[in-house]
Amino acid sequence: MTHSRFRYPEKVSEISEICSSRLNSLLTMSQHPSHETDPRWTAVDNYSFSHLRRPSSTTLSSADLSYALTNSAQNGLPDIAVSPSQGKYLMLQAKLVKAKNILEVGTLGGYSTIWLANSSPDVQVVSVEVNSHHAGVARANLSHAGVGERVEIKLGPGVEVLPQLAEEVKQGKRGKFQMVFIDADKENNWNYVDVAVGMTEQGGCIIVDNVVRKGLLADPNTTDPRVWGAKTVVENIGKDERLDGVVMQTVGEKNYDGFLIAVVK
Ligand SMILES: C[S@@+](CC[C@H](N)C(=O)[O-])C[C@H]1O[C@@H](n2cnc3c(N)ncnc32)[C@H](O)[C@@H]1O
Repeated sequence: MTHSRFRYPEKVSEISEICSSRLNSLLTMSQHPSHETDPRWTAVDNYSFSHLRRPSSTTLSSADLSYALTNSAQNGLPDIAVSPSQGKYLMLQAKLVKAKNILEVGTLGGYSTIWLANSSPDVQVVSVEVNSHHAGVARANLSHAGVGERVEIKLGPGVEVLPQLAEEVKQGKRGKFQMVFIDADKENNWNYVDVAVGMTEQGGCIIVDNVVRKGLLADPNTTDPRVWGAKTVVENIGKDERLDGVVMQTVGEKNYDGFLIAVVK
């Protein structure tokens, strides 16, 4: 007698048939991006973020965060900042590693920077940005949020700025970082991680954003250089004895994506 409509497969061949039919339906879905948005993702973000927000526990006000996004949009910056929940995740992660120095690559309008700078009252953030217009808007947003004095924006391409920072750390002119957030040109993800490891404290973490890219991370035939940037960073971290990493897939108001987090051993 069966109590449910579910029937366990009886043979191995049946299991593999089911797996391959599931895989085919998933591949079909991934060819139709319309299947990949779901209003529940944004609803859950809105529900959980609003319930878990306790303004009294942080100096960070909703008004400062909204100002940063509105001012960025009014100044023509693209709408590609992290979501509020992702920003709060970054802030909590910085608290977990007790970050005193944080490195960010990719400032845009400083939205994620504002979250990071609010992880503790004395944290210092260095944020690297190649676009001078973005950097200017970010400076205004950061000072509006009251964290301008604790954030240093380094203007220039990450591949040039990071080795300079690494040299300063080596010479003792700058302290090591406890947390690094990489969110810029995806093609250089691995180059950034490779240099960042040397200037991150043991036990510190490196987070690389947008590595899942609607599942294309697992597609061997993709020609998108941003996906190859994600693949390279995942594969190289897997081979690197200095790091231990994992990819977390996410859905939410920023669609289906995910980040890689690696701990420096
Ligand atoms: C996704 S946005 C950063 C979003 C920001 N982290 C946030 O969540 O608020 C990427 C930023 O990286 C910058 N960028 C692109 N290429 C860069 C490079 N080679 N070096 C430094 N920054 C770069 C872009 O100008 C853009 O402002």
